[in-house]
Amino acid sequence: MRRVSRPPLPQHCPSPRELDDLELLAVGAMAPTVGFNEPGSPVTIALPDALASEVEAGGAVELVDPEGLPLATLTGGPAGWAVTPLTHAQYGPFRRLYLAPSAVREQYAGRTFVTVADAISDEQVAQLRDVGDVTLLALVGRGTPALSPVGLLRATLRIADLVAADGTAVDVVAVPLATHGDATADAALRAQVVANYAGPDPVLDLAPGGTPAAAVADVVRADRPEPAEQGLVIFFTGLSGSGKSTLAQALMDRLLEHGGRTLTSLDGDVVRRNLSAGLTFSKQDRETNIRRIGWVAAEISRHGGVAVCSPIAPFDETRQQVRQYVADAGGAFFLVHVATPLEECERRDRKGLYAKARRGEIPEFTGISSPYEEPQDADVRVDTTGRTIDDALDDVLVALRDAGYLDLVDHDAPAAGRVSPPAVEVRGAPAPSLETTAPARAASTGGVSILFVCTANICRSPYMELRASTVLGDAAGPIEFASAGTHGFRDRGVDATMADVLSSRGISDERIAAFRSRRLTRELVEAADLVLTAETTHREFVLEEAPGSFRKVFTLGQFADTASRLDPTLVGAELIAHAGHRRADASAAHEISDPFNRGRAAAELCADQIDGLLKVVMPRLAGPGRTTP
Ligand SMILES: Nc1ncnc2c1ncn2[C@@H]1O[C@H](COP(=O)(O)OS(=O)(=O)O)[C@@H](OP(=O)(O)O)[C@H]1O
Ligand SMILES: Nc1ncnc2c1ncn2[C@@H]1O[C@H](COP(=O)(O)OP(=O)(O)O)[C@@H](O)[C@H]1O
Repeated sequence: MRRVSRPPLPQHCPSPRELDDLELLAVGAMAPTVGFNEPGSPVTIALPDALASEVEAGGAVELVDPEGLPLATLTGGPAGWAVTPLTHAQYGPFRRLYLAPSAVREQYAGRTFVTVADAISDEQVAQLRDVGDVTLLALVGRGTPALSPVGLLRATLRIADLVAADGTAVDVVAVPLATHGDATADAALRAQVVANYAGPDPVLDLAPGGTPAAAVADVVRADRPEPAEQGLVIFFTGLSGSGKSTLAQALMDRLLEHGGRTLTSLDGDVVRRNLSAGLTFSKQDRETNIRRIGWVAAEISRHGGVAVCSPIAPFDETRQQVRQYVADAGGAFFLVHVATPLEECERRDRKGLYAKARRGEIPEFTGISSPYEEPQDADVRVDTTGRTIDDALDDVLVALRDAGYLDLVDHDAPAAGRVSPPAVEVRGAPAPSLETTAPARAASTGGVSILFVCTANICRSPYMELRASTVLGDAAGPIEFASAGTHGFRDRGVDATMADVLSSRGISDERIAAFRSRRLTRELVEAADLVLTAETTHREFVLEEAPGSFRKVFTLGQFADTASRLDPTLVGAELIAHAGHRRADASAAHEISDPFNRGRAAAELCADQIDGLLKVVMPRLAGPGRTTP
């Protein structure tokens, strides 16, 4: 008799944050929360549409770690998605410290429990010495600790040794408690998780920290290297013949002359002869090629090295992936857009490739028969047309220095090469005011109402709402702006860090103070002419609430992309109507990720990203009405 084998369950690898949540759910550390997506809980998981429907329809999905090891099955139910653990992660640094709450309660009964999310200071050490037997719960989940998870554990173990030296029992437990973008909900979750570990025993909060204790200074320093010691990926992108290899080579020479750093060159042509040998120039193979370069470069940065990459890298989404690889490896990513125009590259035609491409002898040639997506996130933009190599290189060196990474600027060089103002835009220099770029709004244009959406409506969407109205100044006229959150609490003010950023960008303190968060409702979606979300997941959420509204719901980046592809004379309501039928893909590059709890720099970056997109979108929404060409 033939055995009927059950088809394997569909698999899904959760995001790092979701994996942290899964680990806590699996050991009962979040009780009474026991599954994902329980009503009102910040502990959510986003599945691709097909898998989500599978779960909703009573099926199951297998959650796997990045290596493909099945961790748990996920099944649907009325009160959230239940998690059935299959196995626990077995390796990773300090795995032995990741204990289940039940084991902790048993092993450390009678102790005082103290949570730690940053390097402990000398004052806090003194406080710990007065407590008696203590168990330190190191909160190492995504977004929570001020150090890397390993750095926090290493530092906390050092402190445990220090305090334990005089006879007290001090132990460390790793708790992968992540943040979810809503301070209030996260505080409640934290209390819940800590209570599960502590059981009936007392929980003590340390006094706010100061400078890390001398005993952990080296751990902290290694964990947060000075920019001059941090791994660095310098990534040149641009058309063939734009000057990427030439500038990258000149930069390598400078770095070699300067000394002190380990260097690796990942030139486009060279990589294609070895690491990527055999790949074609199809979109898919180019993406593979760039991801390989990015992966290697990220590893180099992990070890504090400098990688200089110079492929064409025509797709924004792939460049963003590389940026993410590098960030995950703890490196810095510096993007140089070699923005020499096509005409000049074609005029140079150093390898005779453009002529061949024009004759149709090379298919899918970048700039001719295959697209090049201009980066909007370059740290420096250099057009090499009519300039010497040294002069063009100087722009890169100045930008690298100003960003705090490397000072290779030749201070003795004669100023001759620098008489003309460099054709360069440096990110971090004061952004051109949004207000000045908007065309005057014609009084005849009908007003539209725009709803911005993010998760908790305290960070990104309030920024969009408050900032959008200033983009056009008085010209905003009848455009109405509102915002809401898919999750999170009602009636909160703007997140403090984002409020500072808003204030520094000219939004009045009264307007910021007047803002109150609210939950997204179907009515809000229906009342809006256009709904712009921070991320794709928000767009999906809105569509679940109001499926009929799909033609007017975009991520902000997707709408900017769509608008710039449509006839520039289409504006206002007409633009929205056309965009609904001709939407661009929501590319990963356009996701505006959550800066919540990630500090000022992350909030500024997020604000820059939003400003860049609003600058594209708002003038088009306000536009002077359809002008006949
Ligand atoms: N179809 C097509 N399109 C673009 N370029 C082509 C193509 N076929 C061959 N070449 C040569 O390959 C070099 C680009 O390779 P890259 O690896 O940098 O390209 S990509 O990033 O994967 O898109 C590029 O080198 P550079 O001139 O140094 O950029 C070209 O010489
Ligand atoms: N200011 C400049 N910077 C870089 N390259 C320049 C400059 N002016 C002229 N060139 C020439 O442009 C060509 C650029 O080729 P290359 O560096 O191989 O480009 P890519 O790697 O982008 O294909 C070279 O022949 C180089 O000498």
